[in-house]
Amino acid sequence: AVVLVHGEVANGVHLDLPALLAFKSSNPNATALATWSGPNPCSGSWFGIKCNKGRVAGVFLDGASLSGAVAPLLRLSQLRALAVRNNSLSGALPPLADATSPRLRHLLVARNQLSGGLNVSLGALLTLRAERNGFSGGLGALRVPTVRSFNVSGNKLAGEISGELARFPSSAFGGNLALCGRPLPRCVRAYSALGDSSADTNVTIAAQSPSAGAAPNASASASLSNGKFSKVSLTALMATGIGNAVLITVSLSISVAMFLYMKRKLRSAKAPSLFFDEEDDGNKRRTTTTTNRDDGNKCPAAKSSGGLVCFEGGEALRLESLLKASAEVLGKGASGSTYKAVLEDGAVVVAVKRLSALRFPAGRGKAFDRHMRVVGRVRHRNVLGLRAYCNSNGERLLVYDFLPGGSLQAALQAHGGGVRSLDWAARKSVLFGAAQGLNYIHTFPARPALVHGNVKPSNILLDERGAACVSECGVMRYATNVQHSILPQAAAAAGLFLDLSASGSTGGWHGYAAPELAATTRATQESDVYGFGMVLLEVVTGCRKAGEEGEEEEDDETMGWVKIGMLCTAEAPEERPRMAQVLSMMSELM
Ligand SMILES: Nc1ncnc2c1ncn2[C@@H]1O[C@H](COP(=O)(O)OP(=O)(O)OP(=O)(O)O)[C@@H](O)[C@H]1O
Repeated sequence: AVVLVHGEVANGVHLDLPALLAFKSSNPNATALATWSGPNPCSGSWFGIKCNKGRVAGVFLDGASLSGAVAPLLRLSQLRALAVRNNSLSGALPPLADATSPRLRHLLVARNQLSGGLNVSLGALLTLRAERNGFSGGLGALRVPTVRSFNVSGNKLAGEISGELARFPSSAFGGNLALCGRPLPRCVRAYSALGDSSADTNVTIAAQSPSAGAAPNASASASLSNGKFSKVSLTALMATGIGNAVLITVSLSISVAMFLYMKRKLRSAKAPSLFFDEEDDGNKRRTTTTTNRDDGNKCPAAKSSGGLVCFEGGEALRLESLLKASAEVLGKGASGSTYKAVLEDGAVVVAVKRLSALRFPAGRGKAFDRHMRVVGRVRHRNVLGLRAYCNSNGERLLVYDFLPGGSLQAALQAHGGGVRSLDWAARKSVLFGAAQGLNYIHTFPARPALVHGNVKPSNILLDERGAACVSECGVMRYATNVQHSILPQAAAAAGLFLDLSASGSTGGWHGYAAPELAATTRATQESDVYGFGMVLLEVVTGCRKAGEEGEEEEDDETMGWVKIGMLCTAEAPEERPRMAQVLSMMSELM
């Protein structure tokens, strides 16, 4: 039954429905919007939609193959966060002001094809990411005094950078048609070269700089339209420009050389190659791990029952009893189904993951065993311990502790899209615990280094005390070679972990894969950090702190968390922090 609370409805229609349907109709082919149906966008089943108090507060559609106009989404009057990066959205960004978008705090429209002017005047905006679009005009209509994360690089903007925007680094403005002024090279006033002080003829000219990124004479052609130049003044201008260009080119060359040197040094310090390729590349190189490779003990019954390999805490498990146990389906994911199995008259309860949806190419059986023997040694309070696994006759089972607290996914979807079942302190603690677990996985002494490969809310489980436990370490990492065959085609192409099979019971949003995974199937520690950043943003910006009314206070406190989320979800993998750095940033906010 559909339940709409009175305050969210006008004339029987949810207040946010018209804007969302207008957006959907301008994207008729977007598979990511397939779940956008029904009268209540806050039912929990609309992909990428997060609600607060029954109204749409967040739209998260990064890399979702969208191509229509973004404007309808900005008609959502209670919107706090809009993330539609990495699509092909076109058209103009409508003028945004405190009166029309009073709650908007995070606007992420980078890497689209948006055009027109940047007319944004929002007194409380915290994030404005508009890089790599086709925005034009000046920055004069941009009034965002509280913005902390800002980037308008790679557009067609021109004119002087002034006021509070000058506090951002040059990388936030680079690659535009003709921007100038701090932090970019200073602007040259046409009137001073012309000796004409009339205000009407004051024309700002960007000094030539690599960061302007346009053709050498683009700034002049963009700005000098009054045709009053004398030969002398043009020479003076060119001299200034050339002087600046030489200076900037020299300093840029030094920076590039240093960057390349540091990058090479860092590369050489990294692990040599990836685990599973080592078997497949024909050289049969032996993968090194730090401890005895044979430490996955055969369970006592394994010999007769076909091969259950047990690890610490799973020594008593028997394959026969597992197969005979009463089982309850916990859910079905992209890699297979998970069951709760009750053994020995209720004395032992485990979760068994059956990797039925994964197809491994022939010859990878041993690699799977080696990998699981490494994963089976990972023991940390925030990582779900693998107690045993079975790999025989084409059947692959993973046996874990059963955690009674459910998943973060379930908590996120409680009460129509909020995280109200977890108070603010609990949310912080879940995020911190998950970060500790991931950091442990990333620093676990194994070569090559371990990668989780599938960080998302349904893989962050809660124990009986509500502590976070990262589950399924390394399973999808192993299977990413067949990622496209196990994910719905369109979602895989868009780089989304859109688990449609589970959406009926638990809602469609399961976190995001990093953008680079759209082009490669190989998960990395950097893509884990991206996944964690998306989870963090989801938890922090999903709704306000339970029990608190003051939005301004919330903004102050959540701002630091959002900033960490932004860092983790940087487009370029090499710009993302390591989990250890994420942890240390988080610990300052705990
Ligand atoms: N050890 C466990 N204890 C309790 N619940 C679990 C356990 N492992 C998984 N679950 C729950 O079972 C459900 C299904 O999990 P499963 O891992 O099969 O799917 P998934 O995480 O959505 O997808 P994927 O296959 O991509 O990992 C999820 O809701 C998850 O929270």
